[in-house]
Amino acid sequence: MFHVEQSDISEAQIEALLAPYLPEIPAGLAAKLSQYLNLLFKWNARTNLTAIRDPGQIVQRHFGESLFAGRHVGFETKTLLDLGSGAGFPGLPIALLRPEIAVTLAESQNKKATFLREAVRTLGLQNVEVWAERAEALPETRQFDIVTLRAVDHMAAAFAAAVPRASREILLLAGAHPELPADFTVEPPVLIPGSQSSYLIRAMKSIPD
Ligand SMILES: C[S@@+](CC[C@H](N)C(=O)[O-])C[C@H]1O[C@@H](n2cnc3c(N)ncnc32)[C@H](O)[C@@H]1O
Repeated sequence: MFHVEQSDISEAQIEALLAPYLPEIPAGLAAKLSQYLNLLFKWNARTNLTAIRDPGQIVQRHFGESLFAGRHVGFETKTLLDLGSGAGFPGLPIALLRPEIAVTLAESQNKKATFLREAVRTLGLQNVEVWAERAEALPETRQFDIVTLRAVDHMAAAFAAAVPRASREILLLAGAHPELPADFTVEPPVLIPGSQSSYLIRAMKSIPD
């Protein structure tokens, strides 16, 4: 565990902390995550983006869990909606890991959406769109291969909002999954590294013949 007060955590430390979540870190990813961490620290000083203050914990809990989810995103995935993205988890680390995926971050709180836009600009991400309203307000025609959900309040309501948007899968980071519509099946949950009770849960939509 690193006990530092600033975000002056090295890229080598970031890589070491991420090893349980993503054993092979692509070149350049730690540098981008370091930029992201610095921005989170700067903004967290004046607005509450994350309750976690320790940089090592941010790397493990926020970046690590998001990248662990990213490892389970299928290679055929072209579009992904992160519903209730907050400070960008898991959508932004997934967008850094998989730049070929068009990622939409839906976040209805204005200050968090403003942070997300700034993060996208700072990180030079061309593949990310910020939707600064409720996900339910997206045009009805907008569908995504995968919808991710993590730590969203009122999970059942968020899940209900995710269902009509997901053309292939809903990927949850949670303790359990809400009741599923009949056309979804759940793969065996995978315990998230370092957690006793949080799982990565993939709810797959049946594709009609
Ligand atoms: C507790 S935060 C968690 C954020 C992030 N997913 C994480 O894991 O750190 C939940 C966020 O979801 C947002 N939210 C909840 N329901 C939403 C919806 N239907 N559309 C857009 N944003 C939503 C809230 O504004 C809040 O910022």
